[in-house]
This record gives sequence, structure tokens and C-alpha cells, in this order.
Amino acid sequence: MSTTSRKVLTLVIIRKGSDILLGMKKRGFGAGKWNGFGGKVEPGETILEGAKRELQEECHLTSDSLKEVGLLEFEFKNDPVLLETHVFTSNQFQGEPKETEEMNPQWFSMDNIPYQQMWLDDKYWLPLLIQGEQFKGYFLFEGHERILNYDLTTL
Ligand SMILES: Nc1ncnc2c1[nH]c(=O)n2[C@H]1C[C@H](O)[C@@H](COP(=O)(O)OP(=O)(O)OP(=O)(O)O)O1
Repeated sequence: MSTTSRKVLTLVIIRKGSDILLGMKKRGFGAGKWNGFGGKVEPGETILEGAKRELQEECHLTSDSLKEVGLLEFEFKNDPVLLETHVFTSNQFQGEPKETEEMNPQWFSMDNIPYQQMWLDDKYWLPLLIQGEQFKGYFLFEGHERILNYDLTTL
């Protein structure tokens, strides 16, 4: 099936020293997985504004220094919607992470990232983000637990 529409999403990975902040998604798409914070960009906001808003809404942190480091496209077999996901990171933020209705935030050591409970693609690109690389990728899923093919390049 060919793509007929695109959804623009954000994904924010906050770093602090040798730790990264992930949230356990409590409901909706990707529930039960650890992930960065983010979601759909709303009409009238820029992608960066959407990333900042989702970070605030999902774990109560603010950051004025989010940097876009990755662009990931996700497709699901037999689903015409392509998810265009803009990945941001920062090690500067204000506030303390707080649980919300959507996410339960937790710091993880970069040596102990819970890849087994994350989206399967994360193990390919998250190490690049941690190393300070910029990247672009495409992942074709069958269901949520199988990658049929992918392409990932550093920029
Ligand atoms: N495959 C994969 N790996 C890593 N991260 C993601 C994916 N697919 C994804 O969708 N994501 C990320 C991108 C976004 O940050 C979230 C999904 O956002 P979602 O919860 O659908 O968007 P919201 O706007 O918060 O949704 P509602 O408000 O409608 O609940 O996962």
C-alpha cells in the first residue's frame, strides 16, 4: 500500500550528565513502552513549538534549547499513514520531571537503556543521538513488534 498521508510528530530526549530521561507511555499509541516525550504537531504551531509543548505536557519540563538532531519516518505495512518524526535533544532544561496522565518519567543511565521495552527502532538510532550524531532514517514495521526493513544514515 502506498503512503497517502503524513503525520508530523516530535520526540524529545532530555539528557543530564550520563543519564537520559524516558517516560513510560501510559495510554494510547505505544502504551507500555519507554519512549522520549512528544506527539503530534498541532495546527498553527511550529515543529519546535510542538516539541516544547509536548515536553511540558507529558513530564512538566521546559527547555528553550532543544536542538533537532534526527528525522525518522515510520510506516506500518497496510497503513497508508507515514509518521514523520522530528527528534530533538537537550541537556538544558528547567523543572523536575513529574508523572502525568500520559507518561511516567524516569532517568536511565546511558549504559542501561531499557531497549527491550522500547520501540524496536530505538536501538538503532538512540546510540547515534547519545554520541552526538545527526541522523535520518526510515523504518517499515509489520505490527508494532517487527521491523521488515530500515535505512539509517548519519548526516
Ligand atoms: N517507532 C517509534 N519509535 C520511537 N518513537 C516513536 C515511534 N513511533 C512513534 O509514534 N514514536 C513517537 C513519536 C511521538 O513522540 C509518540 C507518539 O505520539 P502520540 O502519543 O501518538 O501523540 P499525541 O499527540 O501525544 O497523542 P494524543 O494526544 O492523541 O494521545 O511516539
